[in-house]
Amino acid sequence: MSAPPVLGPGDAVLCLNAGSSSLKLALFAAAEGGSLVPLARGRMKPAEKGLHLAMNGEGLAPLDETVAAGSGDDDRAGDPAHARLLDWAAASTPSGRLAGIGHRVVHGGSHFAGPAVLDGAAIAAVEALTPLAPLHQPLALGPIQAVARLRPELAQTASFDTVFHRSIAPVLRRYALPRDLADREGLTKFGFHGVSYDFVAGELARRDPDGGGKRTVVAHLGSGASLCAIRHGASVDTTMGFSVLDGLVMATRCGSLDPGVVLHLFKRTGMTPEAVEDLLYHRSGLLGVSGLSRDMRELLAGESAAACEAVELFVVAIARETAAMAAALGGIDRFVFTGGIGENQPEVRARVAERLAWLGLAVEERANRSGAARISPDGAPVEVLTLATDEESVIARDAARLLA
Ligand SMILES: Nc1ncnc2c1ncn2[C@@H]1O[C@H](COP(=O)(O)OP(=O)(O)O)[C@@H](O)[C@H]1O
Ligand SMILES: CC(=O)OP(=O)(O)O
Ligand SMILES: [Mg+2]
Repeated sequence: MSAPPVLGPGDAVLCLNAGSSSLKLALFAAAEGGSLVPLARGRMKPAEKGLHLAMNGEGLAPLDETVAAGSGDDDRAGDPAHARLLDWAAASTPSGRLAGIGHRVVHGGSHFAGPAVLDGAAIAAVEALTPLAPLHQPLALGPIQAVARLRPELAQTASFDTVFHRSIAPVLRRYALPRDLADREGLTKFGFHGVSYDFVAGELARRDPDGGGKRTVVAHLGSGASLCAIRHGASVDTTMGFSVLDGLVMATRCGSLDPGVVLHLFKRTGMTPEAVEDLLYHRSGLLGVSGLSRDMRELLAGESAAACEAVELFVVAIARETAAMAAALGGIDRFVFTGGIGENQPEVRARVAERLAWLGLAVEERANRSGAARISPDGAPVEVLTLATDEESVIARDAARLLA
C-alpha cells in the first residue's frame, strides 16, 4: 500500500456508523490547527428499489435521492449508492480532497487493540470475526468492501466497539465455564457500543475536568442497548458480553436470558440454531414482548397491557443492571442517558430514576421534560445527565490520527 495521506486543512473524512437499525453518515473536515468540524450528517436507508441517501450540511448542496440497486450479485447491489455517496462527499469537501473513509465496526475481537487502517489484512481480520457478530459485522463489511471495490486507492479506517472495553478486569470478563474450553474458544466478555462510550467519556472529561474519579454509569439506549461502568475515562464493566444479546432488553433482542431457555428450545421444539438466532436477535425484546412494535415511541403511545409490560421490562432491566454496574464500581456518583431513547424519552428516564431511588437517583421533572444536560435536583447524591452521543466524531478522530 502507498503511504497513507496526511489530513490537510479542508481535507475531509467520511464516517459511516453501521448499526442494527440504521447507517448513520457524517462528513468531517480538518480545520486550520487540525481540529475536525462536522460539515454534514445524514443516513443511508433501504428503500423500495435500492438505497436512499440523505445528507445535509450548512452551505452544502443537500443529497436526497434513492439510488437503484446495481445488477448482478447481491453483494454489489449497494455499489451504485456508495459511488454516489463518495462523489457527493468529494464534491462537498472544501479542498476537494476526500482523504479517507472511517467506519464503526462492532467487533474487533482480541485481534484489534485500537482503531486500525483497513488494508487487505485488516479487512480479512474483520471478516474473520463475523461468526462472533453474525448480524452486525456484515453491516460494516458491506460498505467497506463496496468502497474497496469502487475506490481502492482511498484509505479506510475502523473504530471498533469492543476496544473501549479492553480495560475491564479479567475476572469481570470471565464466564464460569471450564477454563480450557473458554480460553480455547475465546468465550469471554467483549462488550460493545464502545465507540459511543468513548465519545461520552471524552465529553464528560471536557465538561467536568475534575470529575474523572466519579463512579459513572452510562446508559446507551438505542436500538441495541447497554450500560457501561466508567471511572477515570475507562470501562470497568459493561452489560453486553460475548455477543450483543446480553444485558438490557433491546428493540428486538432479548437481553439477559437463562441459557436453560435456549437448551429447552433446542431439545423440546426442534428449532434449528438459525431459527433460535433469529428469535433472539430479531423477534424478542420490545417487539417480542409487546407484539406491537420495536420502537419505544410507539410503545409509549400504545395502550395495550403487553406494550406497557414491554416498556416496564425495559426499565426493570436497566435498574437491575445498573445495580450490577454500581457493584463493579463500588457505588455510583453519576448516571448518563444517551442513545435514541436515552436522549429523547423523558418518561423512560423518569421511570429508571424512580426504580433506582434507593441508589440515590432522582430527576427534576422540568429539567427532565426539557432534556436539560443535568436533570437531577441540586444537591442530589447522584448526578443524572443527558448527553447526545456522537459516534461519528470518534470515527473521524480515529481516522484523522491514523491518516496523519
Ligand atoms: N425522538 C426520537 N427520535 C429518534 N429515536 C427515538 C426517539 N425517541 C425514541 N427513540 C428510539 O431510539 C431508537 C433509535 O436509537 P438510535 O440510538 O438512533 O439507534 P441505533 O443507533 O441503534 O440505530 C429507536 O428505535 C426509537 O425507539
Ligand atoms: C452493538 C450494538 O448493539 O449496536 P447497535 O445498537 O447499533 O445495534
Ligand atoms: Mg447506534
